[in-house]
Amino acid sequence: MRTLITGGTLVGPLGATPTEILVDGETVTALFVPGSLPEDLRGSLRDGPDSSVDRVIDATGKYVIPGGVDVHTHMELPFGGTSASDTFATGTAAAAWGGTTTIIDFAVQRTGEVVEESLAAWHAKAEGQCAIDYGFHMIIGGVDDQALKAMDYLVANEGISSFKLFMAYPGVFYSDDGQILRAMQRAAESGAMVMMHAENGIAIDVLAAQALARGGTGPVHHGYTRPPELEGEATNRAAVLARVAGNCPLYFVHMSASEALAVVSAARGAGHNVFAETCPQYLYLSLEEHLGAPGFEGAKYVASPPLRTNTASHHDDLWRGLRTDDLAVVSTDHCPFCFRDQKELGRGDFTRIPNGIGTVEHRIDLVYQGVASGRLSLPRWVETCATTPARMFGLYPRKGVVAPGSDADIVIYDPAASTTISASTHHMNLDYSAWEGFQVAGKVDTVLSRGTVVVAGGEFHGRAGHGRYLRRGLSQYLR
Ligand SMILES: NC(=O)NCCC(=O)O
Ligand SMILES: [Zn+2]
Ligand SMILES: [Zn+2]
Repeated sequence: MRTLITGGTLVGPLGATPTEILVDGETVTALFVPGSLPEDLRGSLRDGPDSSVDRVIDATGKYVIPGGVDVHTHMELPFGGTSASDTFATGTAAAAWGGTTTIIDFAVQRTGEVVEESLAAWHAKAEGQCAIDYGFHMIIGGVDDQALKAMDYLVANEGISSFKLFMAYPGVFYSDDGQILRAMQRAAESGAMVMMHAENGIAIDVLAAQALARGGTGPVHHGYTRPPELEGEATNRAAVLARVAGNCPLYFVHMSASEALAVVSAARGAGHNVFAETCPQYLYLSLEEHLGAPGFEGAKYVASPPLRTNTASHHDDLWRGLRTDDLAVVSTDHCPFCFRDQKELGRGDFTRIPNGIGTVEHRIDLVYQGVASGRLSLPRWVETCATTPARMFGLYPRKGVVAPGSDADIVIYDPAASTTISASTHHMNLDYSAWEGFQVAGKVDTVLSRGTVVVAGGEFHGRAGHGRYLRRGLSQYLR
């Protein structure tokens, strides 16, 4: 199947250029400056599909961008006494609707589990279910000799080159400083990336117990008891440990606070292998307006780290971080729990509200609002949502770019269209939307995954099982 995408403006990290794109099978095979198409292809432009091209997609007036790469999702994650409500089937279909054509999800090893067995369990959940391509990071919830050895095995044999550790959630995923240091030393040797959930979980548990004892049981106390200083402190501690470990590559997940960003900026300024992502919820939503909504409504917005106060400059600082590249990536930390039955588990005790927000469908749109409002450049939109995540986690140039030889994961985005986000129209398996009523300038028009049209004309044409497991190399950003 040969597809010609014509009339659009191709956007990449280097800029936006009118380009004709030829796709053969699953791969991009050629880019042409408009007017320079070879004779055999020119006929199809005039008359539609012919012997040289099977399908012509008219992208006139639209942006053509590489498919989004969301490097932080939790499909079906067992967490907080329940499981994330999106399966690999529903979550990857929703991602495709929103212009994301690759996810990297987190396989989980808990204390006492054998890493390779935990990974096999995650493969079993995802295999044959995904509508788009997918890879795995590995959460190491129990750092011991066996797990450290397994890290090397996964890098060498399983295409998993990144490992998430937690300074939060004592008794669940938490690692102490000694465990973190040992894992970082291992990663420094292999070149693997340590991904860090940087919040001081020990101090947070004290604050949470004190809040409950005072009768502070509602969702907003989730925010009060996880202050930004404790994200900043943990971020600094992790950055120091990574340095001591031999400049271990370190990537901070879901960064929410100015205090944490300042640590990353300083470490990067000093030339260390330190990187960070943020998520749309930390760019737009706030402790007061969302987490502090009346009654139990705020439970919809409980995630860790929490939404931050809008009386400080967190939002502005994070947008600036995206501009300066101190924040390299926007991911979603997609971890949906339904309001009914799941968030409900924490009514009367905020510490029991399952942590997570579902956004996998909206990331490309939400970051594009930064372009529409002048906070982010067009190339930076593509860079933070597709190109850098692919490079950061060893998928480039197969993913994250529209270039000859890359997978034909392509999104045609209409800047002139608009939508309003609602749970009544989204495709995530989630009974509410953290983004209800949010007005979006721009709209995903058409999505190709490895050359197959999976979304077009407001309809889903994808299928569970189209998505393939991606074996990843080392990060392509190491200094
Ligand atoms: N972030 C969150 O609240 N839930 C998902 C698990 C994690 O990333 O820490
Ligand atoms: Zn986390
Ligand atoms: Zn997460």
